[in-house]
Amino acid sequence: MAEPVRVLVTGAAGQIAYSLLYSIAKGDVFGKDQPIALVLLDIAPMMPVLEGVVMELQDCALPLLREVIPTDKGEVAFKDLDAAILVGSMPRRDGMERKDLLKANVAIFKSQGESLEKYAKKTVKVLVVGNPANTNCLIAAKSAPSIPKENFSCLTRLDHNRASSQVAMRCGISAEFVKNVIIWGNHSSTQYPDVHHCKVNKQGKDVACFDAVKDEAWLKGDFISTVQQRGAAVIKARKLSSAMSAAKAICDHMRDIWTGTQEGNFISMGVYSTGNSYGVPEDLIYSFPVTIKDKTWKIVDGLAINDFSRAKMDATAAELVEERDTAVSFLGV
Ligand SMILES: NC(=O)C1=CN([C@@H]2O[C@H](COP(=O)(O)OP(=O)(O)OC[C@H]3O[C@@H](n4cnc5c(N)ncnc54)[C@H](O)[C@@H]3O)[C@@H](O)[C@H]2O)C=CC1
Ligand SMILES: O=C([O-])CC(=O)C(=O)O
Repeated sequence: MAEPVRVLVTGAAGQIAYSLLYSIAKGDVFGKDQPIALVLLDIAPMMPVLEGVVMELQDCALPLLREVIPTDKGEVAFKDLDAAILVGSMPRRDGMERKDLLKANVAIFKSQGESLEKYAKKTVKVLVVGNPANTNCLIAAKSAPSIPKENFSCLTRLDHNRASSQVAMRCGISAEFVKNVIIWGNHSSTQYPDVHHCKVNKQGKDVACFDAVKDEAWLKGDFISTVQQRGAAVIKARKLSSAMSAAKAICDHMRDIWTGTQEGNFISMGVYSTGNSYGVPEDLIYSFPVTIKDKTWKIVDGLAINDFSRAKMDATAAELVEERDTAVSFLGV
C-alpha cells in the first residue's frame, strides 16, 4: 500500500470539520486505497473539544486512517504536508457580509501562509475555506512565496453545487445530470452563477440549460440571487452557517485536485487570476471554470461572454480588488 498522505485540517474542533473529517478519513477524497495521516489544528482553548473529535475518529475504526495528530502548534501542524485545508477562522452571523470578517480573519491566513512557507512540502495543495475565502487565500499565497501560487485555491464549489442543484430541482432531475455551471469571481453576494455554458442531460441527451429550463427570466433573475444569497439563507434558518454542504463541497474540490476532472466537465474554483484570458484583473484569487489533470488546474479558455455576463464578472472583480487592497492595508503584505 502507498505511504500515507499527510493532510491538515484547521478549525478541526469546529462545525465544518465535524462533517469533513469523517469523509476524508474514510477515503472519499484521496482514494479508497490511500492511507491518511490527519493533522488537526485548532486554538489552545479548543484542545479539550478536539480531544473528543480525536476519540470519535478512533472509534470509527477506519482502515485508511493511520494517524491522528491534534495540535495547537504551527510547527507541528504544517510540517511535511501534502494537503492543507484551511477552515479555522470566525464564521459570519445573521446580517453580516463575508467581507465583514476580513479584519478578524485575514491575519490568521497571513500567519498560516508563513507556516506553510516554513514547514510544508513545496508541492503542498492548499485549499482555503475560511471567509472571506478568496482574499484569505490570496494573502496565504503571498505569505508563502516559495510555494507556487498555482498550489493555492479557495472554495467556490459550494456555490457551484448550489447552482447545479437549483437547476436540477427546476428540471425535476438529479443534480448529476447538470454539468458545467460556472461561478465567476468572489465567494460573496457579488458572485456570478452563470449557466450560459451549462448542459442538462435529459433522457441521455445534453441540452443547453436555457432550453432545458425554458425560463430565461428565472435563470437571469431569481436563480442568480438565490445562489448568491444561499449562505445567508442557511444562517437565517440554522443560526449557524452551512457546514454539512460546505464539508461535501470541500471533499468534491480536493478530490478533483487529487484525481482530476472528468473529460468534458469543468468545475469552479477560486484560483490565481494572473495570465487569465477573460480580462479579469491580475493578482486576485477569482473563481473560474477549470479542468484538472495531474493535480494541475487549467482555466477553461474561449467561452463566449455576452454583455450580461461581462457586467457581472466585472462587478465581482471590482469587489475583490477592493478586498485585496483593504487586506493589504491591514497587514502591509
Ligand atoms: N468558502 C465557503 O464556501 C465556506 C466558508 N465557510 C467559512 O468557514 C469558516 C469556518 O466555519 P465553521 O466551521 O462553521 O466555524 P466554527 O466556528 O464552527 O469553527 C471554526 C473553528 O476554527 C477555530 N479557529 C479559530 N482561529 C483559528 C486559528 N487561528 N487556527 C486554527 N483554528 C482556528 C475555532 O476555534 C473553531 O474551532 C468560517 O470562516 C466560515 O465563514 C463556511 C461555509 C462555506
Ligand atoms: O455564508 C456564510 O457565511 C458561509 C458560507 O460561506 C456559505 O455558506 O457559503
